[in-house]
Amino acid sequence: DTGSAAAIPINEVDIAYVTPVTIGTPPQTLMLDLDTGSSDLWVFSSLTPSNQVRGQEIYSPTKSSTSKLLSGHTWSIRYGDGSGSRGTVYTDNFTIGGLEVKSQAVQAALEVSSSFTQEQSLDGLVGLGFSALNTVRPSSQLTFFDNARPNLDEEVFTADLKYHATGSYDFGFIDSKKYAGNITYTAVQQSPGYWTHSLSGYSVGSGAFQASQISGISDTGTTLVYLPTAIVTAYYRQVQGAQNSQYYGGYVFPCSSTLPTFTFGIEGARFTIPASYINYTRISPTSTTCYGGLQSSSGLGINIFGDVALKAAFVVFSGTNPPRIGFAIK
Ligand SMILES: CC(C)(C)S(=O)(=O)N[C@@H](Cc1ccccc1)C(=O)N[C@@H](Cc1c[nH]c[nH+]1)C(=O)N[C@@H](CC1CCCCC1)C(O)(O)C(F)(F)C(=O)NCCN1CCOCC1
Repeated sequence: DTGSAAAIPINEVDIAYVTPVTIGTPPQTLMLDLDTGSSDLWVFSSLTPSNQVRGQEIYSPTKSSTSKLLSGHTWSIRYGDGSGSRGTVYTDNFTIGGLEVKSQAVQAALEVSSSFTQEQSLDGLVGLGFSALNTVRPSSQLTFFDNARPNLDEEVFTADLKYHATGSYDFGFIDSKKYAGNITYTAVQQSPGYWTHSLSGYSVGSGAFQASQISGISDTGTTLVYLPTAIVTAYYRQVQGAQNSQYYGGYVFPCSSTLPTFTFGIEGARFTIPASYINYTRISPTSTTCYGGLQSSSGLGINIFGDVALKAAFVVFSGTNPPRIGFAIK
């Protein structure tokens, strides 16, 4: 089997991307954020208190003839940005881009944090990290990818995220029309459950490439790129008027500044993030100060290759044994 679905930016600065999925019989369509940084598939539901739902589509298990309560099971998740949700668990038919998994664990929210309530374009998440990170107890559940894998033509899914445009996620095949040249693969360290791998180095603008193994996670659910402070300061040293603002919690600069590109290495291959991707957003609609798409990871304890980096490449998440991740120019 294979599947292919759109990755649609939810706002004009690509803060996140959502993908239409269908759940149950008859199919209920929700827009979910496919997130390689976590492994819970959870949705706004008919069980979510109405004062916590603001415009989101909800999954109603009672309206699905194929839903089954996974009795006695609960879940609770906290994300890096402090947001979180918790609830109960059903199994039901779940489809992304024509690829169906019967009896997928669908985690129905009984409570969501305020930032989820405020994000009306996001009806939930599809975790595509390794199933070891799943929070369902007493027995953890498999991700959509792990459930689909035995039926996939190829044990892969790919991410083709785009800058200010709709991209795609494919399951079970690698679409050669979506990239140029070769795919460069590198080893993935799957514990504790992220797609963890190393960059072979970086360069700023036209500067020399600095070879250095930088370990981090390729995370479609994180908007920006978070790298070691030394690299980030070297980058913003090239930006007139840049400063690391305590107030804004990161590097800001005059929106009129010229930004250099940022290049990262995967093994021997090189991928360049255009300056426009790193000029992430104005700090407020009328401000002339802008917030950078490249920020320091010092507060996180982990380096994150988020959407700002991933949208500069065609990315193959390979569930082979051992797992690996591939990058290609597009
Ligand atoms: C606007 C912004 C300043 C760039 S933002 O940082 O707020 N953007 C958010 C994403 C977002 C989208 C839409 C609306 C609001 C927020 C962002 O990038 N959040 C990251 C930031 C981060 C990571 N680390 C430190 N900070 C995050 O939590 N991403 C998680 C998914 C998000 C959660 C909020 C809703 C959108 C999806 C994540 O899953 O990618 C994760 F990997 F960062 C994460 O937290 N994974 C949870 C891992 N646990 C480990 C223990 O077992 C359970 C799973």
